[in-house]
Amino acid sequence: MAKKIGVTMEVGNDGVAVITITNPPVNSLASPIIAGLKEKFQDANQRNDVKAIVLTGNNGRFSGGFDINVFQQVHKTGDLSLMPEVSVELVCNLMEDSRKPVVAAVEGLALGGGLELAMACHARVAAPKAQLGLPELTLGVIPGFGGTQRLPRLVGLAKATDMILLSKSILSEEGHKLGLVDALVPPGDLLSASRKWALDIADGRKPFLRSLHRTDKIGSLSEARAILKNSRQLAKKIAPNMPQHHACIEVIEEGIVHGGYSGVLKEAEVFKQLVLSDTAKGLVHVFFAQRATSKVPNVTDVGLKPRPIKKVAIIGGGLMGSGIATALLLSNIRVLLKEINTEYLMKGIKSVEANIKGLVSRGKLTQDKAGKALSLLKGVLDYTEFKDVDMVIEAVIENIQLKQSIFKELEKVCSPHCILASNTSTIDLDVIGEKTNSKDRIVGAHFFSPAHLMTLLEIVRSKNTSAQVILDLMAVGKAIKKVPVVVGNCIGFAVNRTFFPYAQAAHMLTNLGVDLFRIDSVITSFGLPLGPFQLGDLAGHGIGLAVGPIYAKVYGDRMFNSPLTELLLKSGRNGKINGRGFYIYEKGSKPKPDPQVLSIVEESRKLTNIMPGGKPRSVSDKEIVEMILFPVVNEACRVLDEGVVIRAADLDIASVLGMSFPSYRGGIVFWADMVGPKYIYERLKRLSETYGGFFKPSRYLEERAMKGMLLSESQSSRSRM
Ligand SMILES: C[C@H](O)CC(=O)SCCNC(=O)CCNC(=O)[C@H](O)C(C)(C)COP(=O)(O)OP(=O)(O)OC[C@H]1O[C@@H](n2cnc3c(N)ncnc32)[C@H](O)[C@@H]1OP(=O)(O)O
Ligand SMILES: NC(=O)c1ccc[n+]([C@@H]2O[C@H](COP(=O)([O-])OP(=O)(O)OC[C@H]3O[C@@H](n4cnc5c(N)ncnc54)[C@H](O)[C@@H]3O)[C@@H](O)[C@H]2O)c1
Repeated sequence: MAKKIGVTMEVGNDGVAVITITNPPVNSLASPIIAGLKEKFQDANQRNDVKAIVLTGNNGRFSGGFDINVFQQVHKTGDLSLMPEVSVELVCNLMEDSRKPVVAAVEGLALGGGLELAMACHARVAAPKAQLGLPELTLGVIPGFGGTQRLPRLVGLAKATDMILLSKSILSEEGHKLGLVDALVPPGDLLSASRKWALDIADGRKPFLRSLHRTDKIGSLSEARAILKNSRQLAKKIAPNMPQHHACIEVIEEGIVHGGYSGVLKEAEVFKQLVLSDTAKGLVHVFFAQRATSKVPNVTDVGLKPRPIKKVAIIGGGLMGSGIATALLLSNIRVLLKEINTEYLMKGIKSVEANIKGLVSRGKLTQDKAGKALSLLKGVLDYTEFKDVDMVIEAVIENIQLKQSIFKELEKVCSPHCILASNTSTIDLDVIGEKTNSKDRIVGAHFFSPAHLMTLLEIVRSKNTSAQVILDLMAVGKAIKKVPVVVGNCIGFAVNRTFFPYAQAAHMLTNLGVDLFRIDSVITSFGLPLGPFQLGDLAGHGIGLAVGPIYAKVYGDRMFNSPLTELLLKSGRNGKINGRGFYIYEKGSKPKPDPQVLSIVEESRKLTNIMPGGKPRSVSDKEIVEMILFPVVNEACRVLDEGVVIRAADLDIASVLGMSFPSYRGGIVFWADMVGPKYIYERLKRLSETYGGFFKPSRYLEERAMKGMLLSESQSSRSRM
């Protein structure tokens, strides 16, 4: 059934016209809504029986802002004329400059263009807990309906720049204290209070305030310049590779120096330039890609309902088990934590406590909530209490026989409906469940470390996992504030498999004579938070060495055998875990490159002997990025080809949330499509002619390059799900 969308106007006997936006689920400002608003405001302004106007949104939500689908259409077509004229025509002329007072009745949320419409009204009445903010910068643009000008005039410049640059929303309670909200009333009184406020303005009992004309909260020019100087420093720190933060500050400054209307005009001009930027393309893609992950064919579209998961048992209280337990407890799920002996159990419980205390000390959790979460944790040493758990998550060491025996045991001790999940990072789920008759309820719940902070949850589905079990785990994932991405079963699953060439390529480059610290610095300038060597230190080189053979067994034709990890471990450098890897780690200070590691690198270079003519290879920064990330793209192509992910966008989200690939580049596949499959293919082909199979272009990449297709277009039918 098509959803009912539109703008309605009802004029009451009191002479108040109530204009209501209806566009479920968030009342986004799609083109027909904007056209409807223009028509109704024109009508209300002209009608003699209308004294005042109230603007509101249907179904408890004011508006989630401009329709982001339009950005996507503009990106696809390059046609800017798809963007309706709103800022001057509707917001300034028809609303703010209307001779009849307009009051916004805000409930639920007023975000982006939604808040901008509310700020153009002459007063705002809100229900409690309404979310107010201008998150446009997260989409690569700036507020475009006058928000850069009106928010500073309503809440002050320092607070406004903070809210806009950090895309931080506030609740209506705070908005009330700041002056953004004029009155806070219970939801049931919202419309009557707003009508009354509008009539009070019309009859001169309350002031007729036009936000854009206000100057009382801006301060002097020198004060404003000092705030904007700080904002520029903040922008440099938080968004070094993005244009919208600096552009937004310029636009705000224009309004401060030359007046609000001049600021509105500049805002519209800059907004249009930014809509077409690569950053906006990447971020808008990520917005929709993240939401698409909750649509899983044959799971979320077949009428199944998730079963309630109230009690979960975790086996293994090490690094991952304690992190997963923390995440569950914080969402009010009871946890049984099982370990092998009292010493390890106490260690596991202490880790959970430390995770929770860490959140309290960083102000992310109240003491009360911390106490409540910890009261839901129980440590055990056997399976006696497993009979009534809804789900088990196994997180013991990476050992096939151990995991197989645990799952065999679980089948006996748990109820037949209990979900049996494993947090394995490399072992085939079919192998883990081999000795059981419960293959339909065995599933991978691959969390990323630290599990209570990283948002990605790879849900690994074997050929036998039932749709109900996938749906249940997706629901748990969402309940504990993760982004679940359903992937197929293969060594490394989607993220680790796609990125296994990342460290390998870095090792190859180093063995070719390129300075390893330069490689890390080039990759961080590209936008990843850690370069491959620092990431290796963080994960631990012991793990690197242990998983190497597992990957070699299946992907051996495209591995670069570097002796560097082994040499590093031999010299007692395990990584961050023991304070020494490629970098030195000291408490309270940033990791420092360790020059002593260079002699180990020399030893490795002698063993591999791949430097052309024995001399270090000279490479540009661009070549470093390409030699490290193009092999990753190549593996992403194989992941797409084998149907390990449902859609290419899932791999984008997985790379952004699991590997911190820069979201403003849209994820690994989106970025590759922007660079161009043909270019990547040709570069890899040339590299493989010089350096061999590691760079050999995959069949999928070659096919798409030859046909001029994007990598994200039509996937293979060889689905693993
Ligand atoms: C000119 C202006 O200055 C420019 C702008 O206004 S740009 C837009 C600014 N607004 C935003 O960035 C808000 C974006 N939306 C959100 O943050 C969240 O969706 C929300 C907080 C509003 C609601 O969250 P939640 O209840 O969890 O629902 P969520 O799953 O995110 O969204 C529900 C649906 O609404 C869609 N939606 C949300 N906001 C939308 C928007 N502004 N435009 C189009 N669709 C939107 C989502 O895509 C999703 O669609 P789907 O069901 O088909 O996947
Ligand atoms: N470390 C990571 O970054 C990471 C990321 C994702 C997934 N994983 C996977 O998570 C799993 C656990 O990894 P980890 O890093 O937490 O390991 P870890 O060594 O820190 O913890 C494993 C814990 O399991 C306990 N254990 C072993 N046998 C047990 C049994 N029979 N019953 C109860 N407890 C038992 C051990 O005492 C130990 O405390 C592995 O499968 C690993 O591949 C690890």
